[in-house]
Amino acid sequence: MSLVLFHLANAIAFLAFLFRDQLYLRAITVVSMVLQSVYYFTIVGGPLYNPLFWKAVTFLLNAGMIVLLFRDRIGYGIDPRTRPLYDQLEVLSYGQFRRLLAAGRRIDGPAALIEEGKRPGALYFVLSGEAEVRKNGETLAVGPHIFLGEIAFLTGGTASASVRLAEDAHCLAWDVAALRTLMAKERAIDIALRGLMNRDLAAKTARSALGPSVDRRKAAGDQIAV
Ligand SMILES: Nc1ncnc2c1ncn2[C@@H]1O[C@@H]2COP(=O)(O)O[C@H]2[C@H]1O
Repeated sequence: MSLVLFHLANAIAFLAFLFRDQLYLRAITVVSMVLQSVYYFTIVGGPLYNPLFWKAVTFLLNAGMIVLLFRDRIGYGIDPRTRPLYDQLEVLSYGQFRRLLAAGRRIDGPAALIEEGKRPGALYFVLSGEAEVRKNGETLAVGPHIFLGEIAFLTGGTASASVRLAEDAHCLAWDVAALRTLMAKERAIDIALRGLMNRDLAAKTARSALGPSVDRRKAAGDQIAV
């Protein structure tokens, strides 16, 4: 009977390695450690304290990691105001997200954020309320939960519009140089931010109006590139 327990517990530990999901891998390892502990505790001539010690250490380590993984997945402890950014970034752990927040600062509206034609000093994410994007004499209300200044951030160029944070609106701001340093140091933050900026840009492009139609440009005598 004890030999069956020994093989069963080790087979379960072996099975754990088949899972890519850390949560499953660690949960199954915990089960295996419990069964292996029972085996070394009840073995004839036992308990065998040396293997029991290492089973207990492995159990505790994995149980602790399960708690951390769970906290990451449910986003426990995250300020509800920054929660939309955490949810949209998707792949960042709680710790990575906290480091990203620590690199930024909060700005309360009304505030002028970006000036068209100039290189923005910061990248912004609207947490609540709206921002006014002004371009070609037209004003567009945008937000919340979008980036501002991401075009200049990605291209390294100048701002395509002027942006003002509306009254009672709030945003996060990251100094461009500091954020680039953080992204170079933390690959996960780099990937998560770039992914979200691309999604944001795609949504803005899909919503934006088209320019003059081909027929109107032809009528105006414009050259149409083919
Ligand atoms: N049509 C638009 N819709 C939403 N946001 C815009 C639009 N045009 C410009 N912006 C924002 O205004 C910002 C101005 O600086 P950027 O060009 O870096 O990035 C721009 C976008 O974040």
